[in-house]
Amino acid sequence: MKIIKTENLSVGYENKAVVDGIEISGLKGQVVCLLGPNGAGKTTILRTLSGLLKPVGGTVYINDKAVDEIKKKDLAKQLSVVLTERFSGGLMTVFEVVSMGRYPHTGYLGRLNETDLEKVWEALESVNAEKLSGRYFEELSDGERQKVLVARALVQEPEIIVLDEPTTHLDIRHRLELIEILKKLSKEKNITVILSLHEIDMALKSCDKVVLVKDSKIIGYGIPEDVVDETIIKTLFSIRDANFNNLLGSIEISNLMEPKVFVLGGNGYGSPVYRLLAKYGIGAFTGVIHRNDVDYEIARTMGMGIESEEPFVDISESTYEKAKMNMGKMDILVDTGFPVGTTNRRNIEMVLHALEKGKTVISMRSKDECRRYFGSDSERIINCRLASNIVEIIGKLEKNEYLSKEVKEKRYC
Ligand SMILES: Nc1ncnc2c1ncn2[C@@H]1O[C@H](COP(=O)(O)OP(=O)(O)OP(=O)(O)O)[C@@H](O)[C@H]1O
Repeated sequence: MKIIKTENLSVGYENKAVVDGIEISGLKGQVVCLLGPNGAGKTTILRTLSGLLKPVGGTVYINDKAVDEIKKKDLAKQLSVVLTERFSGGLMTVFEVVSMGRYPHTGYLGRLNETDLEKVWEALESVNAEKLSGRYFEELSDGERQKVLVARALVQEPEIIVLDEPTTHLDIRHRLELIEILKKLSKEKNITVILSLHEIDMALKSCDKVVLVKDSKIIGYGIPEDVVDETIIKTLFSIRDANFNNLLGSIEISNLMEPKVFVLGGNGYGSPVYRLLAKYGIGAFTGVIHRNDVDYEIARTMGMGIESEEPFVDISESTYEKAKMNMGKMDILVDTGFPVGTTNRRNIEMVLHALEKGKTVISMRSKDECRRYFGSDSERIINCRLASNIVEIIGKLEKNEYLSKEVKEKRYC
């Protein structure tokens, strides 16, 4: 059953629409998340859904009744709101703040009976905040406050909870905890949660439905796995320099600079190096990467040049030749220390080929491992255990600074 739905809803201020044509709904127990850039209108939509703002046009229905026809006290029993405006708890304790949420059941001056008190404890327990009950609300951290405000919303025993950017100011542990709490409430208590978030990955991984708000309209709506791809996320946030990887849920900084370094990656060993080089503005090309490798996904998202191979098969002669040709255009090769197996053995040959061609080879393997793979040629390799040193070495090479054997061994091994 659609517990909340909108019909041709238009939201805004003083009769001027900020977003229009809104047709969304929430079923019992669903988590619905609004995503969009700053100023897109997420708060305005949430306030209108909550009956705090009159629609500019159209209607919000809660349990098939138009919100503006529902009496305030009845609405408070169906829907509670946690907004971003800072709630001032004065000199109230956490228990008193949460108790305030019982007002639709007791009246503002009503006394709490035993059932009400039980509900307050239950709400505090649901958000793992029983221990905070005696503390002053104003003394709490942002993460603790947010949980208490969710408990206050919960004690209303609503069917719907609306939250505007509830994870703002929270560290990663508290973000995850809050999202877990909201998901648990939706599944165990059948509450419909409607919220806005700025963390795209969190929204995609934890919400049942997303509403993508941009340029005064809803540009995408539905189950995240069906609706969201890299193109729509880029459109939504007008991302140019950074790219979003839908599979990994990660934001990557583009590296579109002229490649100077050939990176031998694989099995995720290339990715930290790709990111490092992008951060310091050093163009890079990578290969040979199997197309089911995480390094392939990251390099592709960063817009880097890649020589790649079909998943699970040995690197073919023709792919290897193309990679060699690309490597030949660069002065430096970085061996990231990727695990060597039967299918990617040719990447080891690439190191020897680079040395043969007089390229500078930086390897992240230990000296022993280099000796094992490259024999006496390993003497000509600069060993470097820390990724961060790669940038320093490249900088020195570019300035034609001589790297003495002593310096190399002391600094980079
Ligand atoms: N009280 C108001 N009166 C007039 N315009 C307002 C009011 N509040 C917000 N706006 C405008 O409405 C538009 C949408 O704002 P809203 O706060 O809903 O966006 P948002 O998507 O929640 O943004 P953010 O992610 O930055 O919180 C903005 O252009 C904003 O300036």
